[in-house]
Parts: sequence; C-alpha cells; structure tokens
Amino acid sequence: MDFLDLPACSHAEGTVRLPGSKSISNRVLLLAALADGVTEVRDLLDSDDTRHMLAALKTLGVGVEDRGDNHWRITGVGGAFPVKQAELFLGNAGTAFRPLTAALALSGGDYVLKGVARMHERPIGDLVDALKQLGAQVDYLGNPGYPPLHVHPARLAGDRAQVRGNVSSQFLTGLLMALPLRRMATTVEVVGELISKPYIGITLAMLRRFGVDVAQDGWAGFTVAADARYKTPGEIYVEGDASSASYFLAAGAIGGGPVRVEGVGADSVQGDVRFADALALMGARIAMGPNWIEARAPESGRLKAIDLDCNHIPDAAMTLAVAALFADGTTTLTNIASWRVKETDRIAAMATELRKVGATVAEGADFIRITPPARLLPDAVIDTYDDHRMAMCLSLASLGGVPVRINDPGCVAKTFPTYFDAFARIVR
Ligand SMILES: O=C(O)C1=C[C@@H](OP(=O)(O)O)[C@@H](O)[C@H](O)C1
Ligand SMILES: C=C(OP(=O)(O)O)C(=O)O
Repeated sequence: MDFLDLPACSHAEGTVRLPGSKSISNRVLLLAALADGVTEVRDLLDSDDTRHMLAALKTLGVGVEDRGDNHWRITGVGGAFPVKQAELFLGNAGTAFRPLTAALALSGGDYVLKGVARMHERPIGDLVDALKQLGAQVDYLGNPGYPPLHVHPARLAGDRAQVRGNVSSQFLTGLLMALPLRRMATTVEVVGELISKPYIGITLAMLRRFGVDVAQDGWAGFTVAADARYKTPGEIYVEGDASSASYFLAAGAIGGGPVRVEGVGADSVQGDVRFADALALMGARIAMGPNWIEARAPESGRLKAIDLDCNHIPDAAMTLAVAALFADGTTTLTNIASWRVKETDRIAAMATELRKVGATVAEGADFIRITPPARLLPDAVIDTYDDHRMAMCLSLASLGGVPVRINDPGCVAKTFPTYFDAFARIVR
C-alpha cells in the first residue's frame, strides 16, 4: 500500500492559491457544452472529477480544447448532444454523474453511464424517479436505485415533476441544468426536506451566468421557462475551491497562522465559505476580503468546542471534525446524514480514524461527537477509504506535534492532486 509519512508539526503559516472549485468547474463545463457558441473557461480545476466530465463531453460530441494553464475552450452544441449513442465512465464524480444522467435522459439518445464500484453504491433513484415523470426512459443495469444506468430516448410527458431532496441536492441540480433541453415550461417541486441548499445556490447562479433565470418558489418549487436557452458568457473564471480552502484555514486556526487562502472570499457563490464562520465560532480569528480568507488561532491559543448543524456545509464540516481534536471540550456536528452516502460512509470512517489519534467519538445516523484526548497519539496509520477528504482532513492531525501516516494519499486526486505539496509548504 502506498503511503505518505507526515512529520510532526505545530505551526502553520503562509499563503495558498487555491485550485478551481470542483462544483463550479463541472457545472460550467456542462453548461458551456449545452450552450450555443464558444466559452473560454479559465482557472478550471484539473482533477479526476473534472477529467471525467471533460472526457464525457468530448465523447458526446462537444468541442473540448486544452489551451494550457487551466484554460479550456468549450464549443457548445446549442442543445442536445449530437452523439446519440455512447458509454461513459464517470469515476466517482457525483457532479458529473448526476447532472449528466439528467441531461442525457432528455437528449434523445441511447447512453450507458458507469462509475467506480463506490459510485454504484451511491443512490440515484430519486433523480431517476423525477426524470421518469418527465418521460425519461432509464433502466438500472445493477441494483435498482443505483448506477450503472442505461438511458433511452424520452417520451413526451408532463410539465412537472417531484423530486426528493433529502439524500442529495445533486438530483435537483441535475434536473435544473437539464430542463432547458425540454423546450417546454417545466416545474420541479421538492418533496420534503432539501439538504445542502447552498449547492442549489451555486447551480442557480451558474444557470444565470449562462442566460437562464429559474423562477423560484422558495426552496419548494423551481420553474424553467419554455424559451430558456443557454447562451455562452464568452469567458468565465472559476473561483477557487471553498471546500479545499477549509484545510488551510483550519491549519491556521490550529497552528497559529496566519494562513491565507486566495481565490475565494466574501464574494464567493460557494456555500462552503461559511466554514470560516464555523471556525470563528471555535474562536479562530478570521479576516476576509472579496477574494481571500485568512485564519489565525484564537487569542487564547486553544479552539473552543462547538455544537453545530452542518447541513449547509456537508463537505467542509468534515474539516471541523478534525479541528475538534484541538478544541477544549466535546464538539458535536449534527444534520450530516448525507456523509454516509458520499465517497465512503464518512461518519463511520471519520469516527474510526479520529479514534486512532486518541479521540473519543460517538456517532449516530446523522451526527458525530468528538472529545479530544489530552495529547494526540503519535504514529497513527490513517486509512483514507478512497476518499480525498479523509486524506486531506486527517493530515491536520500532524499539527498536534505527532507524526501521521496517510495511506493511499493519491486519493486526493479527486479534487486536489497537489494537496500534500501545498500542505507541506505552510506547516513546520
Ligand atoms: O452540487 C455539488 O457540487 C455538490 C453537492 C454536495 O452533495 P450533496 O448535495 O449530495 O450533499 C457536496 O457534498 C458535493 O461535494 C458537491
Ligand atoms: C461528496 C463529494 O463529491 P461528489 O461531487 O462526488 O458528490 C465531495 O467532494 O466531498
């Protein structure tokens, strides 16, 4: 097994230029592909998840040109994809799999969508159920409710669909992105709770950038007009990734700081910038400009434990679970049931790995509670479960003055291939 030994460290300080946002990159790529005309995409994230999206779009007949330095020229097809038969492999990229399922289901072709084994355990039934109400023909090739999928041309059907939003917001995101392909006014109603709402905010903001305004009835109803068409904005810059920012900001809060991240700040459309508020609740000193955030340790030196509903920041909340190792009491993170259906069962994985450094951890269906040890245990061998965030989060334990071994560190390639180099540059 490949591993990386992180030396003991206790101080973090410096500036990190963030890679592009995964959530924005994959939305922009799909919207640019469906739009009429050429979009110059700047600062695109270069990682496994975006490579899967780029490869899929190329297969589907979209013009995809690498201009170097994370600049991509996308020549859109102005509607449904011209290639009418394809088999796509999308790795473990939820932001590729769910939106492409919706777009392909309304594209009038015959498509197979597959991923890695874990992707075939990640639910998609709520999206497929909603698409079927709109006439989509989708078969499960494995277990009902899960990928792989076989998509056939849709039959004409009604002007509204209901979708459940309590398992993943990506189902609603996928529907919204695909609806302009129908060329008829369509309303999506959200049934029950909608989780991870700020990601719908990103979707709506990106649709607006591509010329489509969605009429919103709170979080319960979304209507796309019959004449909605994606228009290229010409050029678009991708913000830095706010979830990736969380590791460095936490490092600043734990290891003195200041640590500054550049590429994301007060003007961001990403909900995960709210991670900075959570760190502030823990006592960290936070400063923010339009395009940067900086974190320093509390005046007292030690972080405070918190009780926090983390439904709005499901990804960055994992970083709080590790910051809790450095707090003065028991931290409880609630409303995070979706952790169990992501890259791995993140509640179980986090509990197991935090215990390896000496924490006392309780877990439930939708919460995790962490009580730090007086001193972290040295030489923990951390398993990462093919989950980039497990690897990046647990690297922070080394700031407790203990050496930490990270197994399979390459899993960070999903969203941040150069993470460990960036981390090494700010710690000592
Ligand atoms: O739409 C998106 O870009 C994302 C939505 C979130 O998923 P859920 O809606 O499943 O919580 C998040 O965890 C994921 O990393 C990215
Ligand atoms: C849940 C995540 O990924 P995905 O986009 O595959 O859902 C994540 O990046 O934490």
